[in-house]
Amino acid sequence: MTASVKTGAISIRGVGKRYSEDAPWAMRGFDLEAAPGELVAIVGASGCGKSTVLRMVSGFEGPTEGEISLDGAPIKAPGPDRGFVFQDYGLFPWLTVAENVEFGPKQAGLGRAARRERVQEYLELVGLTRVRASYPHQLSGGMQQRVAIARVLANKPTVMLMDEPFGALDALTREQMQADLADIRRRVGTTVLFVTHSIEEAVQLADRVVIMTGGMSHGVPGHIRRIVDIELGEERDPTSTAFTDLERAISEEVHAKL
Ligand SMILES: Nc1ncnc2c1ncn2[C@@H]1O[C@H](COP(=O)(O)OP(=O)(O)OP(=O)(O)O)[C@@H](O)[C@H]1O
Repeated sequence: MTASVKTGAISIRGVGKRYSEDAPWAMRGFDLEAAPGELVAIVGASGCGKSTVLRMVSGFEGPTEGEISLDGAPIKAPGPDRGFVFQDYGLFPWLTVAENVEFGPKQAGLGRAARRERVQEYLELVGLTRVRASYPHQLSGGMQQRVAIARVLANKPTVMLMDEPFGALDALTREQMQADLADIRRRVGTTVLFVTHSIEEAVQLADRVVIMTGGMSHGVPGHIRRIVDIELGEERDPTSTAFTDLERAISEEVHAKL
């Protein structure tokens, strides 16, 4: 496993979504180019269309207008090159940890020996080899989310889509998961689109933060207000002035009037 992956370039151009013909635009005019290996966080008030963007990149929803492509190929449907991590983990409760991680590679037709190796590799990556025979309900929330991440990465996706993945975890576990995700990302090199309600989390993890605003309840489609570069290096100290300044600036944009 190396960080030499050069695929995973996401291009979102002029994208808008309305959920039905007579519904107002949920979001519109969304433009974003994410480079291979980049982590882009999306923040913004409830209903501005953050999850809609992720679902369209996943292929579960199609855009009403505009184009989304991955490494130059238009996205038309879900595929194993894009993995989705949800807030509620989404594990199969009737399968063990190892079987959950093995699920995707098995679906893809990988042979038994290669599957075993793949499972070992990704359980090691998330530090869970010792609970491989446990069932999800026997694990803490943080551990379940690690399994979910391993399950997604075992398909070797070029893009990981994470929708408020640490939102259900307590503060300490959440901090640990953020550190682990930063580490995993350095080792795997997957492009990540990460939706969060926590501005601190966005500044902690992202290369760039997309600030969205608007939404149907505001009478205007959700849209990008600003994209902020986070140039804080790898080791980020949330108590540093540079960190808190960025956090404050983003928070002001999120809460500013339309
Ligand atoms: N399947 C759907 N059918 C109809 N409308 C939908 C559907 N999914 C989302 N919407 C609407 O689209 C708008 C954007 O929703 P979305 O979930 O993308 O926002 P969000 O920014 O992720 O919100 P939150 O932070 O609360 O999760 C909302 O007004 C929502 O009601």
